[in-house]
Amino acid sequence: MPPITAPFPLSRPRRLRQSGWIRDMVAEVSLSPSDLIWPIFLVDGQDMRVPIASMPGVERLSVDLAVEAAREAADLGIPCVALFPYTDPARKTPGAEEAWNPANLVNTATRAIKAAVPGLGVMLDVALDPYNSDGHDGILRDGMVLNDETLVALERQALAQAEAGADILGPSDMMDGRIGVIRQALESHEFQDTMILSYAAKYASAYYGPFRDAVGATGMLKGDKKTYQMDPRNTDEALREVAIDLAEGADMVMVKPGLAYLDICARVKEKFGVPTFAYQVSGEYAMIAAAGANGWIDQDRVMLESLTAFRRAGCDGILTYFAPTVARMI
Ligand SMILES: NCC(=O)CCC(=O)O
Ligand SMILES: [Mg+2]
Repeated sequence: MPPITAPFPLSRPRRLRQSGWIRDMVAEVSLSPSDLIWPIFLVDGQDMRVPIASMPGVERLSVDLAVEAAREAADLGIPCVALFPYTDPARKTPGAEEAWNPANLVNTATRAIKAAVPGLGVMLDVALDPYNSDGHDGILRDGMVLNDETLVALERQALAQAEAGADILGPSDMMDGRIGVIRQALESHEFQDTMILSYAAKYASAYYGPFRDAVGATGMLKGDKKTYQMDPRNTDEALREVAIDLAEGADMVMVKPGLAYLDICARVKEKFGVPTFAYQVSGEYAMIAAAGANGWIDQDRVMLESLTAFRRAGCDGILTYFAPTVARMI
């Protein structure tokens, strides 16, 4: 039912737009630093900052500098960082064993950040793609990404990450059954408080291009990810995926990519009423940054507008590479 309004001229919607204070007072949503998760890319070494060509303004950081970034996040009121590794190609294998190395980049950085900034949340992705010489999120055999064999690897990876002190695990692989396997493993290893933010509705998207560049997976990927990530034509399927992940023990869910999937965000939030996040992915970042750098759009305003749109669609929070920039601004 539409809201009841008097006819013109009794009703003049413009009255409530006439100046900043009243616009602020009647605004339906707000954006605050506490709504943001900051994804940070890691690289081996000391005092290393490596720019990512397709993501201007984003750098891969060595662990010592990632700790500095974590301090900055806490100072800015950003509650959580998400860590992603650039894995040396020499350490990538078809079995992705580096994923559960207790001393891999993300686990090392998690320990360092939790020691230095204990009040900041750390989220780690559970998926094999940064460690897999085939570039896939699962184990590849004869051209097929194997579901149940991958679950065994994901369980190992998740336990190593929980052991390192990760607060939130983000299974981003889209294998069937992974949330249940991971939740059970956490329960039986005294990690009952480790949270799961499931990449529940993750689409097979071309918007991930620059991310693959950032984690060094660009040349590696054999084929595409359409046999496990979702088809962009589907909505009802996203609701089924979310329902399954919640039933298997996810605490929070994510829709990914972001802006092109706001309808999914809105339907998920409305139907399930659970903490719902969107990932404003690397391609979305790159488009805004590139057009901004060319002077074709006002980058700051588009950034704020796009993030506000996620809040309007019902998202409780957003993973965004703009997190520190926007937190400084608002
Ligand atoms: N699992 C994390 C991602 O795939 C990120 C994608 C992106 O930023 O493009
Ligand atoms: Mg699923």
